[in-house]
Amino acid sequence: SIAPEDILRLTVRDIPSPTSFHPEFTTFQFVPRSIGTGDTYVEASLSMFKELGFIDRYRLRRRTLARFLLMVQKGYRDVPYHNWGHAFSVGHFCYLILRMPDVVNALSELERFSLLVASLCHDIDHRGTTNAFQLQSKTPLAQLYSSEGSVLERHHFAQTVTILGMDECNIFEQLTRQQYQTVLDNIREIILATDIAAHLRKVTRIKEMIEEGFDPSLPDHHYLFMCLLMTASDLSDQSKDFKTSKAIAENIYKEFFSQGDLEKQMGNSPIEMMDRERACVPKIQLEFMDTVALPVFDYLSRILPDLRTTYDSLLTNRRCWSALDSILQEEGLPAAGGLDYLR
Ligand SMILES: Cc1nc2ccc(C(=O)NCC(C)C)cc2n2c(-c3cc(OC(C)(C)C)ccc3Cl)nnc12
Ligand SMILES: [Mg+2]
Ligand SMILES: [Zn+2]
Repeated sequence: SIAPEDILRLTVRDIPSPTSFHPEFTTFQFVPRSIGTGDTYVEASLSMFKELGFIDRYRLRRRTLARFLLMVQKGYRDVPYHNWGHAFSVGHFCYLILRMPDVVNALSELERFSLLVASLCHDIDHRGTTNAFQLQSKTPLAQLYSSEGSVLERHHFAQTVTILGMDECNIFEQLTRQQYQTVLDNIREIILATDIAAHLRKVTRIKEMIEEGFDPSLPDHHYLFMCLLMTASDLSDQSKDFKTSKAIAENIYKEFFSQGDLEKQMGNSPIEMMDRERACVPKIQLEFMDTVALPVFDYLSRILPDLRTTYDSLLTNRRCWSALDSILQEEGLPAAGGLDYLR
């Protein structure tokens, strides 16, 4: 349960405006984790719902929204990357996109509402290990969801539904039955879209949508556009200054290398990316940016030209990783050996 004083603190005081957390809060280069700790992220999330007009439009009770957000925060584990700080930074980027006039015109209010909720919930109860690890190790989650695939993402969605079913946490309680069904369908599709394998299978259709030109009258374009917004938000740390992007990447490798250590203890040999003895972080980053991250922000900025600056930031970061890769090679530093040489 949630401490009553937490609820009181969140609902009695007026919800502050987004820029009260930081004057730069509404810019794309802002680093959302910098506003403080997990509790501040809850308050800032309240403020994002308010500023996007969802509290008024959907008559959200502040107490219910506060309880929901506190349960979402509690739903995340204390792992190096896939924690509440990641969820909040993804939610923040999604919020910045949702307030863009082009997006307000392209998507329905219910789709925008679904996106903000899904972005904050999309990794709930993540264990810091991959879908492949769930399947290989036959974890309880794999027992539950292996036949459908996207094991972790189905669990993130299941956890979201569970929180909505908790006492006074159902922020959708006053929606019509039809709206409720639509929001939950949207949230499930959006969270499932954050499975990297599912994303890679969708890229061809996203490219076709770009070539045809986004057509708001096509339901499939709405679906692909929501998935693209979500994956870009999930990758948004890589669109910040290099110091931030590198520090966040290091947290991802802390999870990857811990998984590799675990696999070795279990008698399995980890893939190179997860093996602290073999992985060359700059090279993995260059490949990930070229095959996954840069294309996502390229497609996004073709639909939303104002986001071209975020694509440029990724390009700058790619150059930094490339420079780092060359320096490490010249100095003959261990091509493997975890992250310490990145200091
Ligand atoms: C900085 C950064 N480096 C990464 C390096 C490698 C990989 C990885 O999984 N490689 C496996 C092969 C098959 C590609 C992911 C990385 N990654 C992610 C990420 C994105 C995800 O899914 C979406 C958002 C749908 C793409 C899901 C999970 C994660 Cl951790 N976020 N930031 C990063
Ligand atoms: Mg995920
Ligand atoms: Zn994520």
